Amino acid sequence: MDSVSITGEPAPAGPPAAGAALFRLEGAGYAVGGTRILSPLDLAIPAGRFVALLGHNGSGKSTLLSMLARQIEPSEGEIAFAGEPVRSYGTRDFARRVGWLPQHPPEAANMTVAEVARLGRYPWRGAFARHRQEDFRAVAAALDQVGLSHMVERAMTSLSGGERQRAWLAMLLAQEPSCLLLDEPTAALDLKHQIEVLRLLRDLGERRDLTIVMAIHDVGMALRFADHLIALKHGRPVFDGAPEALTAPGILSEIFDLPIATVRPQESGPTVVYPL
Ligand SMILES: Nc1ncnc2c1ncn2[C@@H]1O[C@H](COP(=O)(O)OP(=O)(O)OP(=O)(O)O)[C@@H](O)[C@H]1O
Repeated sequence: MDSVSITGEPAPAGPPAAGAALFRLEGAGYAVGGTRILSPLDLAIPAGRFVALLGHNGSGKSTLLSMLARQIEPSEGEIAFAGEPVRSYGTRDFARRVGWLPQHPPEAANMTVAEVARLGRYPWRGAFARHRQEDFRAVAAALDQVGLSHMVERAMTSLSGGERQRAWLAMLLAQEPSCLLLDEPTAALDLKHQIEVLRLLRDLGERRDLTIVMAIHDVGMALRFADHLIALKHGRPVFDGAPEALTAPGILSEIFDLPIATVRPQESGPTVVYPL
């Protein structure tokens, strides 16, 4: 007999082995109102990796993430998650596996930091069920990990942009999915918090075997923290590979239409990326 999840839907196969495709796009593209935004893509997102999505403004990063998160449907082609079409998953089942943080999360007026973090437990508990001990534990751990434990009762509207972004990250961590789709999660953060959040994501990824796909503009940070990079240009993939390969002469210049050089001041230190 086929296994059935507690939502009553057929339970899809378990997560693929590290490095195998977690998401697989086959000719998946997106167009709206006659405007082509993503060309039909054949792309694999490797399981268990920290993937940075690079590209200039308007290259299609958010559109790709939205398709992976099932916020929009591809206009053509297929997307599979763990070997099954993404649309075959029930809403709660998918949310337990995949967490999505959009570029501009809602304002969450009238909500406190703790209430936002607790939203992450809905896929597990439903919106109205009483929270169990594991829910409180997951929410408290998430708030601690993003450094907001001291302001749990603060209204979201009273927070700075970076604090708000970290509250939404706490929601996602409390959700405990096996894959995080993050659209510029460090955009509003100061340098210290950028490093802290990226370290946290990398450590969580390693400890919990998470797959993380993150759109990011800072190429230096992507090279430092991600272990797989995908770059888009005008809605097409122009790079898909390891960080070392991205620094080969000419590649970054081609992606960003700008002469760019990289240098590594210390052998084991981060790579510095600079326009010429
Ligand atoms: N609904 C829509 N209607 C028309 N154009 C759209 C729509 N959604 C996205 N676009 C266009 O598609 C292109 C890709 O947008 P997308 O937000 O995916 O880019 P991005 O790489 O995430 O950009 P950024 O780095 O600026 O966030 C942009 O030119 C955008 O204006």
